[in-house]
Parts: sequence; C-alpha cells; structure tokens
Amino acid sequence: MESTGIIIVAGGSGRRAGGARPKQFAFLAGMPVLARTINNFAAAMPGAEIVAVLPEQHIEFWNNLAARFDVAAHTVAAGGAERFDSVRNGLAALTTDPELIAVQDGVRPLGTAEMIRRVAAAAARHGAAVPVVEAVDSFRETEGEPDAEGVVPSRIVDRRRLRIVQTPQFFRAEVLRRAYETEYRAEFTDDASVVEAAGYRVCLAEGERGNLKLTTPEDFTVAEALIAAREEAGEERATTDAEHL
Ligand SMILES: Nc1ccn([C@@H]2O[C@H](COP(=O)(O)OP(=O)(O)OP(=O)(O)O)[C@@H](O)[C@H]2O)c(=O)n1
Ligand SMILES: C[C@](O)(CO)[C@H](O)COP(=O)(O)O
Repeated sequence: MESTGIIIVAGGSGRRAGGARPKQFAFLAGMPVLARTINNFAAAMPGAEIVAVLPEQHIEFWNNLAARFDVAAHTVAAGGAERFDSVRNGLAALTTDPELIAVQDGVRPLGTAEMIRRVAAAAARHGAAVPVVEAVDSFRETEGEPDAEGVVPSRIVDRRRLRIVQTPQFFRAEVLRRAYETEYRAEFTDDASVVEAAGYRVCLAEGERGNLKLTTPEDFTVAEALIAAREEAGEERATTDAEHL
C-alpha cells in the first residue's frame, strides 16, 4: 500500500450546529466527534500520518480533551478562515512525504474502513478520487428573484445525473499539492473542485449513505442511532467515557 498522509480538517466554527463549542469537539455517543474521526482513519489506514487542523484558539482545549480519551497518534495544525485555507495549512504541516494524501472532514466520523480503502485505491490508480452516493430527493434549480406573488421561478433537475459528494477525498500527493498552489475561489467547496480547476480528472468511487457529515443538531441524533445500531451488531468498540461537555 502507498504511504499515506491524512489531513483531518476541523478548523470550522460549526455555526449551523450551534452549541458552546464547535461541533467537532461535541460528544457523540460518549466520545468527541473528532476523536472518533481520527480513530476511524487510524484503524482503516495503519501507519498513515495524521494531521488534525483546528481553530487556533481551540488547540489547547483539544489537547486537554484528547488526553482524556484513547485517541490515535496525530499532530495538530492551526486552521484558516476557509476550509481551503485549513487544507493548505494541513498540507504544510505534513512531516513525511506520502505518496497519497486524503482530506477528511473532522465532522464525518462514520465512514467504514472498507469505503476509505476503496477511495484510496481509486486515487492510487487514477490520481484523484472522491466517494459519492446517488441523490434520493428531487432537486429544483432556482432562477432569479421571486415574482410579484412571491413565487421563486425554478425548474426540475435530472437527478439521475447528480451525485452527492463526501469525504475522504484522496489524491496522489503531487496532484493535491499542485492544485492548492492556486488562490481561493468561492466555488471551492471541496478538494475535488480545487483539483479539477487545476486540470485534473476526478474519479467517482462508491460512498456510503451512513457516511454522514454532522452539520445540524438533527445529524447528531441520526449519527447516535447509527452508532447504537452498529454497536448492537458488534461493529463498534464500546466507548469508555460517557461524560458530556
Ligand atoms: N475554515 C474552516 C471551515 C471548515 N473546516 C472544516 O471543514 C469541515 C466541513 O465544514 P462544515 O461542516 O461546513 O463545518 P463548519 O464550517 O464548522 O460549519 P458551519 O458552516 O455550520 O459553520 C468541518 O470538519 C470543518 O471543521 C475547516 O477546517 N476550516
Ligand atoms: C467537503 C464536503 O463535505 C463534501 O461534501 C462539503 O463540500 C463541505 O461543505 P461545507 O459547506 O464545508 O459543509
């Protein structure tokens, strides 16, 4: 297997989730979300270098919190204003020179090892790969401002052509590093968009519906239910500390 670096971006403020602290530090079934994400990757990709990118003002808080749990080895770097800036800081913080680099949302703790390795293998072969799932809702594209009756013009989008993009997003290291030499643009909502803008092709690998991004409070409820179901099925280690923030 290729040598691998994992950049876990957890430098956001978690505005949509609310709470006293950013959601990556909140507890999910007795363990901080970020600890779950880090441990998930350490288990899926043994030997990978892991860098967690955090809001600078929460680094000391995280170091103290992590010391109370069994969190796999990782280093910490300070985040930036946009996710793009946090990824860049994570790239600069890697101390090894891995062949593959993954970027993972710190708030996506539930991807399976099988899926993570599948995306890594696709990137090793094609240079860039992201996990996707098919859309199950209908989609409408809005066009312009509301009319006099307050109705926003819109039209249906053919969902058969749509895919919902997840993380981890894996790249050959030289592809990701070269792509991130550019300036930030608002349309860069993930790493594939940055890599594609640099002229590379992105391979779509099979993601998982259970690979949730914790964005709103409701997502925490769903994620807790998924963890409980997996524990019941014997797939999850029991957590050791039920204390909540
Ligand atoms: N400047 C930023 C912004 C986001 N992220 C990370 O990118 C991931 C996906 O972003 P999102 O879910 O949007 O997190 P937040 O930006 O924290 O959420 P919100 O937009 O609700 O504030 C998260 O792990 C988040 O911590 C980051 O590292 N640096
Ligand atoms: C990277 C990502 O999780 C892929 O789905 C997503 O684009 C992050 O978006 P957000 O606006 O930072 O939540």
